[in-house]
Amino acid sequence: MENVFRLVDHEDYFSRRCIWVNGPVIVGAGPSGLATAACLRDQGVPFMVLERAECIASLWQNRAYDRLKLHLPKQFCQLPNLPFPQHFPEYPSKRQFIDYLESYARHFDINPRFNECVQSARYDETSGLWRVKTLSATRTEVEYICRWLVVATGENAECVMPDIDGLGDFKGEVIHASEYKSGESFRGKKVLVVGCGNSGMELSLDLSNHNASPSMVIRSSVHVLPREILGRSTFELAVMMMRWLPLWLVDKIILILAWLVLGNIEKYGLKRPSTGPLELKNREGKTPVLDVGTLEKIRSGDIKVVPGINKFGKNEVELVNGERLEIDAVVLATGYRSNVPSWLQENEFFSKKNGYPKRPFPHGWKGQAGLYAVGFTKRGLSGASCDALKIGEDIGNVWKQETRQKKQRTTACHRRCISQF
Ligand SMILES: Cc1cc2nc3c(=O)[nH]c(=O)nc-3n(C[C@H](O)[C@H](O)[C@H](O)COP(=O)(O)OP(=O)(O)OC[C@H]3O[C@@H](n4cnc5c(N)ncnc54)[C@H](O)[C@@H]3O)c2cc1C
Ligand SMILES: NC(=O)C1=CN([C@@H]2O[C@H](COP(=O)(O)OP(=O)(O)OC[C@H]3O[C@@H](n4cnc5c(N)ncnc54)[C@H](OP(=O)(O)O)[C@@H]3O)[C@@H](O)[C@H]2O)C=CC1
Ligand SMILES: O=C(O)C(=O)Cc1c[nH]c2ccccc12
Repeated sequence: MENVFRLVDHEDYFSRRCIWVNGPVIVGAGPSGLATAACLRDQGVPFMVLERAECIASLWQNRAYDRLKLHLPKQFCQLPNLPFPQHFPEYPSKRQFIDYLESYARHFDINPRFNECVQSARYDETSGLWRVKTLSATRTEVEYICRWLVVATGENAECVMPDIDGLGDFKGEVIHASEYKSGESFRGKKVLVVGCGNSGMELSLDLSNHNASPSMVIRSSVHVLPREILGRSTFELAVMMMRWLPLWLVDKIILILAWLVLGNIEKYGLKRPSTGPLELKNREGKTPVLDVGTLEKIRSGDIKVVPGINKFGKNEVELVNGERLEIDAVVLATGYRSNVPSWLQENEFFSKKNGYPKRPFPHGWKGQAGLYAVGFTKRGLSGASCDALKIGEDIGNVWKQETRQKKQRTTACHRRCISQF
């Protein structure tokens, strides 16, 4: 049965569809939204998921390159209450991860409303309810009314497009990393990859594998770590050490091990930040690069490392060191940002500046008046699972308590009715 009642909104001059949702509204059907929905299902709480795209996990299905694999071992990436299939490799591919998410949604009977982009959400003090307005692909406006609002739009909701001098005059193709699928269409081309996070590094590798000539811009500094050390995942080693040792010490050990495996990488233009990799991830959300082959290509000269950009010309780029490079295309691997400030009308819980909850992990999952956030932990999928479990339990407790009270009231009422006969 559908979890809605239709109402007519009398506030406006025209009649707009207005839907009462019995249970929470979850905005976003990525891994975070799905995980929360599954945890609510587990607690017997009905919900509704609103998704702007036409499918679940749109970041993975529509905005990720072909060669993408999970970077962390599978045990850190599975969502609550349904493990990855046994036959999945240590680092599942994009396809496998999407298949898993599709089966996850089926298993927990999660059926999002697709093509519904949330335009605004505000808490109505008078009624004590959230009013969530969406615009569909057919430009129909709908207002959802609910007691709980779960924000699951993610850390990667919008692309960061840098405003670099002359970029508008550049005559070649300019795309963001989220639009890049494969190096096939860049064969033989000189491509400038702007940015050296995990995206920039892997796209440069993919371009090189397709016989393009990538130059990768490193304007500041970056931590590159081997994905594995002596056959063990670096991330797993770090997690294990963090149980016993302080973060700064784990960082020191990881950096020594990285140096033993990778050698001195500064001579290739890969300057390390002064803050350690895990502390930097914790403090600023900057993810260390887990190397999957790019370093070797940098060492061999197949991938060129260049400093920051001064400006673009029609078919060239001028770097901060004055060097000019002739280029055919630009891939902006310049990262992503949250879009929460553009639609959530609220100042207490979410920061207007960066669109993340103001309180860092593990305190950033619950706000006031039935507001929740999932997947803004700067800790990838495992952080999202952590939030989802807490939200499920929190709403589940209130739901069960109220259902019990309602049942008691109904039973009492029945008894009174019966005793009157
Ligand atoms: C290329 C890439 C690879 C990654 N690999 C890993 C990895 O291996 N391991 C790991 O732990 N983490 C990884 N991450 C981190 C990543 O953040 C998570 O994997 C994961 O996708 C986050 O899930 P999410 O649901 O929070 O966000 P998303 O997957 O971005 O999902 C959010 C959803 O909300 C929808 N949405 C946004 N705004 C609105 C709106 N206004 N109205 C309605 N719907 C809206 C979006 O369309 C989207 O479907 C990776 C990130 C990227 C970019
Ligand atoms: N397989 C996997 O698991 C993968 C995971 N990911 C994850 O997705 C998330 C996003 O990664 P990613 O897309 O790499 O984004 P990041 O935010 O990690 O990196 C953005 C990069 O762009 C640079 N940059 C931004 N603006 C400019 C500019 N104007 N000029 C030059 N450089 C610029 C930044 O430099 P600076 O540091 O100086 O600001 C930084 O190097 C991360 O969490 C990452 O780990 C991504 C790809 C693969
Ligand atoms: O958040 C990401 O983008 C990831 O790729 C996963 C991730 C979470 N925490 C980390 C710490 C070190 C390296 C990768 C990750």
